[in-house]
Amino acid sequence: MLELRQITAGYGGTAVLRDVSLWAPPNSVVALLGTNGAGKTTLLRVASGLLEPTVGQLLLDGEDVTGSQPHALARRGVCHVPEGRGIFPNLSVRDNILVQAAGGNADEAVEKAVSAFPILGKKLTQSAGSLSGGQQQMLALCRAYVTDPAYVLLDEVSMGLAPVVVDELFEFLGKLAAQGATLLLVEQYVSRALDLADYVYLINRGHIEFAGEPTELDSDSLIAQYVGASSD
Ligand SMILES: Nc1ncnc2c1ncn2[C@@H]1O[C@H](COP(=O)(O)OP(=O)(O)OP(=O)(O)O)[C@@H](O)[C@H]1O
Repeated sequence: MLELRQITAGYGGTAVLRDVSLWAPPNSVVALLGTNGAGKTTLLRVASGLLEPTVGQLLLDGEDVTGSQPHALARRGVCHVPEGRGIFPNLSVRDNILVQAAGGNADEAVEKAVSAFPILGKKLTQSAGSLSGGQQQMLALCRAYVTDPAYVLLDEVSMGLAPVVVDELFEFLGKLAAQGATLLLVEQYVSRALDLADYVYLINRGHIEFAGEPTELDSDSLIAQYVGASSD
């Protein structure tokens, strides 16, 4: 279980999140939806240790890990796939996978990545920067696969991609969830996120305004009010 307990966090003395609590139970998919600037990315940064909260606690399997460094949380199974992909454009696809595998078995990591996204197998020696946007996102998502993390934090992985690519990415996320990973998903494609989610949180101006199961949402009006984004 990953838990944020009454978190206040922000930048340079300005609070972006105020008294935010969120639970991501084992083997669940949690969707976090909200308007631009609501604090979704900030919440993921707190959950992966990139941003220390000024108030509140981050708990992992019941243990208080507030203030732990991102690499320490990564070792404990927290994998953050940031907005903007976080790959190394000048390294080859293969080397990007090896960096993601971080000391694990190299051949096995490449094999796993290629089994998830076969197209990457044809591009292993190319620089990551020469891939299409969708392929770069696939490469970024390999991190959530090759290291077998317990918790995967996903920040708008479908941003700017063609619907057919988004389908493929969501299929991958479904498989990841089926294998037992817990997903915390920030996503602009509301209905796709809700299809996958066990729980949904709506965040508005740094406050959680709804937490529950997707079926409890009065979807269209509520989503339009809080998200106002594409509902594909
Ligand atoms: N590094 C930073 N320094 C200062 N302010 C920041 C920083 N990052 C984000 N903010 C501010 O914090 C607020 C919340 O931003 P955040 O990126 O968490 O929102 P979001 O819900 O992810 O929005 P978006 O959908 O636009 O990515 C915004 O007002 C933003 O301007």
